[in-house]
Amino acid sequence: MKIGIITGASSGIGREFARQMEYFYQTLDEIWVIARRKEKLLALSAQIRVPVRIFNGDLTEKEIYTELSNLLETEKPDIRMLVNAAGFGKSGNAEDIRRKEAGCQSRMIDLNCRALTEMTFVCLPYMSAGSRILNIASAAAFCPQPGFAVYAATKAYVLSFSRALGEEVKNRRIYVTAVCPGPVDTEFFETAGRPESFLKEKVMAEAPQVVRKALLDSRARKSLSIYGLPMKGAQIAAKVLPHRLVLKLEQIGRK
Ligand SMILES: NC(=O)c1ccc[n+]([C@@H]2O[C@H](COP(=O)([O-])OP(=O)(O)OC[C@H]3O[C@@H](n4cnc5c(N)ncnc54)[C@H](OP(=O)(O)O)[C@@H]3O)[C@@H](O)[C@H]2O)c1
Ligand SMILES: C[C@H](O)[C@H](N)C(=O)O
Repeated sequence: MKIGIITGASSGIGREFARQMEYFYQTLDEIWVIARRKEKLLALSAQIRVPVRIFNGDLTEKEIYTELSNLLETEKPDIRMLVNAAGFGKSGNAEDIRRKEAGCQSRMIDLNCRALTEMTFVCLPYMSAGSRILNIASAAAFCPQPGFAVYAATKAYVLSFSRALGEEVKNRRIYVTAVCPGPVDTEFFETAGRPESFLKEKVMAEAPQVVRKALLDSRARKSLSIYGLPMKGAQIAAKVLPHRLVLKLEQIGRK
């Protein structure tokens, strides 16, 4: 059985991957989707031609990994594509966030980093030559971001982990792509709060375009997928400019 697995499929970027995946992989037997909101996953499954298997759970708790591991062990599917899209952010000074919402940033590290890593290791034994992993990092991974400090650090982890893992599994012909979008118009900002920088509002992208590019980049075996000129520019700037200067510019851009 050939399958695709998507975390964070109940909304935004993950849901869009679920919608587009069947057109990229015409031979998939099932798509397995993971998130906490079961009703959203059920609604999604009604929109997709390929049978969808729903895993309704919290990726920061261990039960979901036990359920998934047991099923993988029993059914031994060929995982053609894993998309790690579950994640969240929170805008504001890190200390203020901690004061107002104790535990929020630890949960963010847990979901954005630990859960993504665990999912990857749970799935890798069931991946074979030609399989793909897409880890949703962010343009926030390119350099530190005051006002998004913990979030940007989690995404720097995702980017670094994905690129190193990509080298490690290349000899098995498994291809890892770190997807690094700038701001995308999804429910993300309901949790994170609107972006502090007006520039981010100006370059807001739409999920279908970001996901289409990510799937094409994955097909082309690219280790990095960056949607749109502004974010490509941001990546180059973060590479060539001293981070001290980038940090100053970011502070000026904050409202
Ligand atoms: N939107 C942006 O501007 C943007 C830009 C760059 C990168 N990203 C990254 O893209 C990814 C997807 O974000 P999005 O924009 O699509 O946001 P979104 O619409 O809020 O989607 C987040 C997804 O993560 C799931 N999720 C959250 N906490 C979870 C948990 N504890 N366990 C299991 N699932 C959980 C949510 O499902 P439930 O609530 O149903 O559990 C939802 O499906 C994230 O990693 C985000 O950091 C977003
Ligand atoms: C939220 C998202 O990750 C985006 N790259 C940003 O910096 O706003």
